[in-house]
Amino acid sequence: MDVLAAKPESPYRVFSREEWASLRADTPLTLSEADVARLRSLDDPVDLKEVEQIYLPISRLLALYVEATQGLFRATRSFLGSNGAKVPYIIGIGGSVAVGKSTTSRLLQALLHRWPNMPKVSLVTTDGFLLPNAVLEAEGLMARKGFPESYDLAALLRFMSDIKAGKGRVTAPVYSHLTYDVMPGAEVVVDHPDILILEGLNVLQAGRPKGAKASPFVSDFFDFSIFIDADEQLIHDWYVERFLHLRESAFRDPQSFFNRYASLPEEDARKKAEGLWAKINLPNLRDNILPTRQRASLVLRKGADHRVEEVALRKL
Ligand SMILES: Nc1ncnc2c1ncn2[C@@H]1O[C@H](COP(=O)(O)OP(=O)(O)O)[C@@H](O)[C@H]1O
Ligand SMILES: CC(C)(COP(=O)(O)O)[C@@H](O)C(=O)NCCC(=O)O
Repeated sequence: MDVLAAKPESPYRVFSREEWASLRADTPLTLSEADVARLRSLDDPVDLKEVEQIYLPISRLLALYVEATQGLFRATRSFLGSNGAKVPYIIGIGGSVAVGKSTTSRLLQALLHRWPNMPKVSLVTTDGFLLPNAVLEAEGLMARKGFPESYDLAALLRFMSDIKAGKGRVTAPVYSHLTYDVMPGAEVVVDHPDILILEGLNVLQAGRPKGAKASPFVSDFFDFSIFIDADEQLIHDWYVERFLHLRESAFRDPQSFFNRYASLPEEDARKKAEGLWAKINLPNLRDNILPTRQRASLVLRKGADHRVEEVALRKL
């Protein structure tokens, strides 16, 4: 895995798919083929075999890490002689547009919730923290959606800090892929989860809110992070194919921001998707997303068909 390669000085240990699969040990399979079909996104062919070979070892690793973190938390409380509020374990999931973050997040949410102690696992996506289209338009940022400057980073940091402080009923705004905008008044409530998964392009970025001289990074709140990786050309193909499939489904809804493309001939729609990829998503991948890969605790490298072919786990 190029920069994460198995050099002695690398902070990562790199596993082939087969080596990683053997680390499942005796972790039980708690999802059915029907569960996986329900949890996967459009065009993501993930199946039970992928869950067994890739996701169950992750679930086993996370069970050990969560247990160890809770032990540390208990030690601090006993040292201080205090009864602090329950603090959720926070997992960040990052990677390019169209790499499959949503499927991974939903599968992990379901698997972790099926641990014997049935933890409450909440999932929040960072798109809710995008600035509304009206603001993006006013600031000339409509072609920068997904770039660091298109988010209300201060609000995202407040959200993370409230969660980590153990507050109950913390809310996050909600984004609609249908209208391509933040939904006015809509919110998701996060109420004392045991585990929170935060998913988004930008979760590992070391940015500060505009004008702030000092501030934590979003990733400072993470106990564990996963970066989903694949060759640029593969992600490009997944993005364009998904756009063409959405044209036959979601874009047909008259409310869809992309409704105007539903009636375009396939070749024109393909050109539109290629244009969005080249103008927005590829530069964002190269300039802002890929450089954060080496900050992740775990990197899942996908090959064709979305199969994870290599896994890198941070040793240090
Ligand atoms: N224009 C769109 N209309 C409807 N759904 C969309 C659209 N674009 C993306 N999606 C869906 O939104 C989710 C997030 O997509 P994306 O941000 O590209 O991340 P990823 O593919 O890594 O999960 C996916 O489930 C995808 O199918
Ligand atoms: C909404 C997104 C920025 C993803 O946001 P995230 O949840 O990763 O923060 C992305 O899916 C998107 O719509 N990008 C804009 C360019 C495009 O239409 O492909």
